Amino acid sequence: MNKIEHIGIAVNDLKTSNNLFEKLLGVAAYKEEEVASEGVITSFFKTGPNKIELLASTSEDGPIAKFLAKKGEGIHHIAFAVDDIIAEMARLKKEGFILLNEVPKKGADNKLVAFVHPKSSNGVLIELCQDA
Ligand SMILES: CC[C@@H](C(=O)O)C(=O)SCCNC(=O)CCNC(=O)[C@H](O)C(C)(C)COP(=O)(O)OP(=O)(O)OC[C@H]1O[C@@H](n2cnc3c(N)ncnc32)[C@H](O)[C@@H]1OP(=O)(O)O
Ligand SMILES: [Co+2]
Repeated sequence: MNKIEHIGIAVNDLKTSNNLFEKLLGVAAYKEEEVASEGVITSFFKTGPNKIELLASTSEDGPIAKFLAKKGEGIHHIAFAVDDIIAEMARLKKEGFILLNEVPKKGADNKLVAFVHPKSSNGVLIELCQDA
């Protein structure tokens, strides 16, 4: 795995949190994107070499809606950049991690993504990201 590609933060309201993170980081979001297949609308901030993804829910029973209902706003996942997502998924599966996808799926910001179940990674949801 390469660097941390982004940290995903679940928020109740994207507009409110965009304003908050703009004040916090001193930069505006560079992009908003809806990913209907995940039931989310996202915004992205760049700060130095780092990237923050804010995620609000667009569906009542999607992963972000469920997370917010159980845990409230906060860090939802850590995403790592990988060069070869298929190879990395196979490696992690062999190491005993539980993959949440059989095949990579389309993420936001021009990425192919796959997820590792938090139950198999010390309670942290891990996302793999490859440039699409
Ligand atoms: C925008 C696209 C993309 C990108 O390009 O960056 C994204 O980031 S999309 C992000 C949203 N999509 C996902 O999260 C997809 C992967 N997630 C899932 O498949 C599910 O959310 C899940 C992790 C399998 C959990 O689903 P489910 O089992 O249906 O939910 P429960 O609410 O019943 O939770 C079970 C269990 O897991 C704990 N949990 C859930 N989410 C997280 C999390 N993000 N981090 C840590 N733990 C999490 C939850 O608390 C439950 O624990 P227990 O209560 O102890 O059983
Ligand atoms: Co993400």
